[in-house]
Amino acid sequence: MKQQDNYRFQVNLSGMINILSNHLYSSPKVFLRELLQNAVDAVTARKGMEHDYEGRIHIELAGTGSGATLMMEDNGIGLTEDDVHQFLAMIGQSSKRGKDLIMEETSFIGRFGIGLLSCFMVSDEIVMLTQSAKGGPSLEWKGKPDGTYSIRELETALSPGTRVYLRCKPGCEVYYETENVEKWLYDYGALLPYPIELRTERFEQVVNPAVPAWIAQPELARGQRNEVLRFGESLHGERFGDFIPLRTSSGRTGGIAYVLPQAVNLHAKKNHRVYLKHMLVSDQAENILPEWAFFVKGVIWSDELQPTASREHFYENEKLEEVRAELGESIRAELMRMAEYDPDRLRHMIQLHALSMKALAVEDGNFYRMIHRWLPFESTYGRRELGELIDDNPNLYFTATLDEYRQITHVAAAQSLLVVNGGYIYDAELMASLPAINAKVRTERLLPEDVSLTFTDITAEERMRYYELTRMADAALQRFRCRVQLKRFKPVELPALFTLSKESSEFRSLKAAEEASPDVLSSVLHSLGSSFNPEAAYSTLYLNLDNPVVARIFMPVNAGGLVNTVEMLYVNALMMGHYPLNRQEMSVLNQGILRLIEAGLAADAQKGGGPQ
Ligand SMILES: Nc1ncnc2c1ncn2[C@@H]1O[C@H](COP(=O)(O)OP(=O)(O)OP(=O)(O)O)[C@@H](O)[C@H]1O
Repeated sequence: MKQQDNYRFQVNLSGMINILSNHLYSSPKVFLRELLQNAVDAVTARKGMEHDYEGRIHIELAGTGSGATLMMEDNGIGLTEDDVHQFLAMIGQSSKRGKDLIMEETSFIGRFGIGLLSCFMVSDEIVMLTQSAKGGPSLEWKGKPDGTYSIRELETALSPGTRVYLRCKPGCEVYYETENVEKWLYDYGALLPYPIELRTERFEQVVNPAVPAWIAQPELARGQRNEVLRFGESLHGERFGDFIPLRTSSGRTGGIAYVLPQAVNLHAKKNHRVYLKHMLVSDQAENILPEWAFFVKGVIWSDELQPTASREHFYENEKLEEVRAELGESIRAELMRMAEYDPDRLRHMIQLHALSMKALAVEDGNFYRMIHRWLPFESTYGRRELGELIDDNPNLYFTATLDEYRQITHVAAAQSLLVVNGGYIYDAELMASLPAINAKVRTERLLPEDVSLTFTDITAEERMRYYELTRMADAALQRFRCRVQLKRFKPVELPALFTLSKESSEFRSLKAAEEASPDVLSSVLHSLGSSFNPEAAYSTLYLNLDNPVVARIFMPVNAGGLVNTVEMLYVNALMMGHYPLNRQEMSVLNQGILRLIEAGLAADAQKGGGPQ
């Protein structure tokens, strides 16, 4: 080829239609949304021409199973012959935007020029009868998924508007069933300001009730509590006990945030229902409210956000960011208002959704200051509200991890030392920043070593006396990488306390993973384990000489049983600290229990008893 040749891309129309109709949308049921949306846009367009005109949308279902048909009719703007060629026959062409400006704002919902194709998911033909409100003949357009279409003039003139006819494609019967169509029409159109009539062979009714005034003006919702809660239940399918009105300063986005009746996980899927220009865009919108607001389920409307082509999400753009921040501010402001005027309601909400409230408190010092006294924390005094803990002692100790808390908790509780568990998400951060929002409080992070230091050392004379036995106990725990130290501490009922440095904690986790892994991975983990500093990877078992059992095993006459008993104390201390036992430790526990059973049986037999 010598000279440069220019060619034009060829488009395989049936392939394109297949991709658009079958792979863009999450479910074929969206054909109903696309039809409804076109009808709404047609009504909006006609309203722009004739102000005293009333929009109307009518759906008819006939036949059953594979013989079912659906017809959607609107009395909107309709299409002229030119419109049909330009907008129906050209994929990607839409009458609802300027030349190419897909992101441009208009009063219409449609913009991409592909929505109608979704009907091919449920029908092998789209038939449209239309009469333009601008005049001209009434037309019939028939489109097929192979990319062909026909157009003809009708003999009888129709009144302005459009009818779309679909016939059930084999396998799509479910999309023509009355109950489903009725439910989806309600889902998509519950906030539409004009009636959607549904006629079947059995009934004719309006699917969407009149939209209550407090939807458009959410601040009025406070006075209509029961109605608002019932509305939330009919849309979300669950019962709520409380709600917060939402509105941005422009008034172009608003709605109701329903407070979930049960506590939710931080990572639970967010299912906000978002309506764009009165039509449902998504019932699973994730990004419309701030991350911390996971304790509510929203019913949110907007006329300013940009939907993606599948219409199931919004573009993550500056506008969405701004809207999200302002809706978050609505929730925050309502919570602040409650703190002042309705503290019992807020307290109830905090008890149910502490995690959400803590997430917001971490972000917002003022909010934290307002609500901190009601936030619950786990402590060595039990699960308490922060206010109670502060009243008890304004100098609060806290741990930064769960492991540290576990190591400290027995000793601290025994010494009546108040320690807050900072191991759960947000807690350590909140404890550290508490003095900044409440000047009366001082907080300090506590390490396991700090608590261990409150132990009483044994005397030099005792150290000499127990030197040999301590060495034996220490040797017995070598294989567990644990050192033994003899101390005196409270409570005397506690025979032993296990503590773990950061390194030994990591080493234990690595060993546990190694035990549970298949061979190849296990050898990798093993070599990783050998890179640990052997000194630092040791844990410590403190034995309490004030405890009667420990005092007895450290009597020279009992030296024979010392190794077994120390091993058992070690395993017992691990269990008290909620550490999972590895295979070796489990076997120590089993053998110890068997020895106890044997000893019990032997003692019975000696008493002259035993089975007859
Ligand atoms: N009921 C209707 N009344 C009048 N015109 C309609 C109707 N339905 C479709 N049209 C015309 O057909 C065009 C294509 O419709 P289609 O649903 O494919 O795309 P769209 O609504 O423009 O954009 P989107 O893909 O974002 O929905 C529309 O732009 C409109 O001009």
